[in-house]
Amino acid sequence: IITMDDIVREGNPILHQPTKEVTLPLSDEDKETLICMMNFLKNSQDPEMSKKYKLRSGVGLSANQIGLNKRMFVTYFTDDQGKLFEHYVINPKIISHSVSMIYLPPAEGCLSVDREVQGFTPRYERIKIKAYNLEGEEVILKLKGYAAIVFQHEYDHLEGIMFYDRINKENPFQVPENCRSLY
Ligand SMILES: O=C(O)C[C@@H](Cc1ccccc1)[C@H](O)SCc1ccccc1
Ligand code: NI
Repeated sequence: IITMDDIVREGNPILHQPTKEVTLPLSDEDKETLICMMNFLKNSQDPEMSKKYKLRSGVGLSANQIGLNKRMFVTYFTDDQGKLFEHYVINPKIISHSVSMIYLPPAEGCLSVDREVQGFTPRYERIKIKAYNLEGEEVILKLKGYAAIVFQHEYDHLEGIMFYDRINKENPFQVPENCRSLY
């Protein structure tokens, strides 16, 4: 199973460079990898498993976070409307987004970052993503609010961007005029 030992930490070049598109249809190996990544998220949110394997809770995981140069990530979380976002996201592309932006207070975190980074990470409030699922079918996802934040955090990983790269260097708690808190 995937444990924290398998999670690559910041500083490793694979986290700071763009990942390569995955060949479709998915090989059995890539499918198995994605299923293992999804099981990590589920285990990390399970009281027994997270305790047993000392897992940090995660709602998303990108392939380069486990050292694979592949343009794919998984998400597993429920939003405040109770909607489950269990998604295998392969070769994603953000095809449109709102002008309005939001940030997650007090700050984002990352399984690949073993330190607290203070400051706000501005994200688009709404995004439309085109991607492929485990079966190789094209899917269009329309996301807003917290779900949009999670998907942009993972999407950035595939681009080699960390959440702190987007924090204002001069004033970490300053955000653009069109950006407001999620809550
Ligand atoms: O490192 C990752 O990519 C997983 C992150 C994703 C994430 C971070 C900040 C904001 C949205 C998504 C982990 O899920 S961070 C830990 C966490 C756990 C539960 C809820 C929010 C963040
Ligand atoms: Ni992260």
